[in-house]
Amino acid sequence: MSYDLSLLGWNDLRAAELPAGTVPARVARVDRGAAEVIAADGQLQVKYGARVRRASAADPVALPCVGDWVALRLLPEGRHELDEVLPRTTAFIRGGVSRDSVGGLSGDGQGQVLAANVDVVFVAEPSMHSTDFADLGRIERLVALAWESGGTPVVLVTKSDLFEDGLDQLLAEVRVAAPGVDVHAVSSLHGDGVPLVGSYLEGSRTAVVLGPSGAGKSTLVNALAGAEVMETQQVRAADGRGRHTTVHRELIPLPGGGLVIDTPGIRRIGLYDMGEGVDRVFADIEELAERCRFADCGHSGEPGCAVLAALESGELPERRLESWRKLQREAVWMASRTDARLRKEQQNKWRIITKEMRRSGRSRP
Ligand SMILES: Nc1nc2c(ncn2[C@@H]2O[C@H](COP(=O)(O)OP(=O)(O)OP(=O)(O)O)[C@@H](O)[C@H]2O)c(=O)[nH]1
Ligand SMILES: [Zn+2]
Repeated sequence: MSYDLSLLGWNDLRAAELPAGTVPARVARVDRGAAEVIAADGQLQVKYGARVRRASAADPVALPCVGDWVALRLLPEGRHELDEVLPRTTAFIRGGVSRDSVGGLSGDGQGQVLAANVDVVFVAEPSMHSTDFADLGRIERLVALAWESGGTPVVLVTKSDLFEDGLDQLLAEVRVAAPGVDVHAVSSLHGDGVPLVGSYLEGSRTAVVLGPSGAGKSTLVNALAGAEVMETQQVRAADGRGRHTTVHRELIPLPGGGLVIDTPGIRRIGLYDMGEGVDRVFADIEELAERCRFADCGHSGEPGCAVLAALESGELPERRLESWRKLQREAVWMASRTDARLRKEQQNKWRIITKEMRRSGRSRP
């Protein structure tokens, strides 16, 4: 059984990070002290080597997680072990607020990586949720979380078939809530917008779907896969002879190309891991704030406040200002809980991304 790893997202940038004498693999699932990985030779259950054990004892964010690219080393007795986690381009890190830990993650008050190397973050918000309309505040939070991960958010207003009139109006409001982010209406039931969603995964990109329970995440993934993939996913063998095999359902290859990561941790991802992402979601308010007379303006009645002026003129919806205030408070609270190690991992992540961007820029003709 052989796999074409490029279908799982392996590329030259990652290959350049691979230590000599090791083979690459992608983590499909983690268990205590071991991971299920997909290597060119097939699926393997591999134990963590000493280096990984040492690093993760010092800092749990060093633990392998679903989506990670890792280096396997062949031991003399013929087994492979997981020798190193390759630098992550993106990561969803939970800051340790987890009394009810899920997916094998322990809530020990330290950072945990829920998924790594996710390129596209679909934020699914139903156009109607029982009797409520789409929740713009929730979209803002999840978009902030997406930016924070390093991935690219795309907002999907799901169950668009529930809307007869006013869908365009709703999409316009969502676009204001998520500036600079693509926004699409999707109906998995009718198939509307599903191929468009799939097109974001071209080039073997990896996605997650965030959103509240009942947003239609599973239905969308099944629609993308065109079948019962949630149970049996198939990756065509590299030899092109069409041999298929099952990949664990936490890392789901889609027949049209690309992958979706779906784990309990990602499904339940909270709305507390935010920081710099907030600034991007509220770029319009940040811009207004720069025009306030006082640099430390609190936008609560100070003279020359551009934010309140925009509120007055109707340019800035009041709901949006309230959302921003709320998220700012939470981000500050979260930052106070985030320990120095986590911050270091974040810095490291951005350093890696910057490095890769520089490198890919240089290699362009
Ligand atoms: N009308 C309509 N209903 C949909 C659509 N997509 C999903 N549903 C229904 O919405 C309900 C929830 O869909 P799921 O796909 O299970 O939602 P989920 O986001 O995966 O929910 P959790 O598993 O709880 O996180 C199901 O009854 C679906 O049949 C859609 O496009 N239109
Ligand atoms: Zn102000």
